[in-house]
Amino acid sequence: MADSFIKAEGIKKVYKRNISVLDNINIDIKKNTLYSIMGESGSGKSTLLSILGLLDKPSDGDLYIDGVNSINIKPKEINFLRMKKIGFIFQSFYLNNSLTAYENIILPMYINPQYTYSDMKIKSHELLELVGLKNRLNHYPTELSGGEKQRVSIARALANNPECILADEPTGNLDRENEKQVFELFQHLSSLGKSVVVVSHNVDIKKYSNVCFNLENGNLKENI
Ligand SMILES: Nc1ncnc2c1ncn2[C@@H]1O[C@H](COP(=O)(O)OP(=O)(O)OP(=O)(O)O)[C@@H](O)[C@H]1O
Repeated sequence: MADSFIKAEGIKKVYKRNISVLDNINIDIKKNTLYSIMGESGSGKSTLLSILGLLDKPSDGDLYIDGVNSINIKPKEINFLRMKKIGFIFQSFYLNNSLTAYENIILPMYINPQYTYSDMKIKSHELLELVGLKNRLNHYPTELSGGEKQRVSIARALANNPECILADEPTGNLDRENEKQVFELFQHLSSLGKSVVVVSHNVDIKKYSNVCFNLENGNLKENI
């Protein structure tokens, strides 16, 4: 059995004006595993991913990251935990257009005290190779295709060697061929030991996932 990395117990989220989005989320996210979360628009998928990734707090429940209950720890420690252990990927890439692919990837490494400059350079090159973009390192985002931009953002998410990757609708702006490449890359990352959680409207993600969930009425239901 793979190790647990994120464990959510009884997570609820109620937004202002009494909008209840998550009712009772229980999920055990293990290493070496690719999870998909599907569900209707507005069902709370992004809200759940933000909570699992420590970008937002639940209204109730416990959230353990690598055995640490994140609910009562200080904001500074939350930021450190997130930086060290979690990588995010979004539909709109959020690359810095004034930096090259290589510079976008090296940027998050500057806040990691474990890396020397030489480590950062080596790591950035390795990550560009992993995502198949060694020949694009000096290209700016405006000089890359949508699929290439998303692969740069995946490499950037891996910059600090996180144990978990959370991707919110990562192929929403991509064509089918690029979609396939991105899903295959996620599968490869999970085979390297990462926990990968993908929120998607695209049913094709099921083929690549080890565990598939639907978010309905604030609860996760596993598709078997
Ligand atoms: N900051 C907020 N304040 C109040 N309500 C919010 C807030 N953020 C999201 N919501 C509401 O929570 C619900 C869930 O939103 P969320 O973005 O998590 O859904 P989703 O499943 O990711 O949707 P989509 O598939 O359309 O991206 C929506 O009804 C939304 O209006």
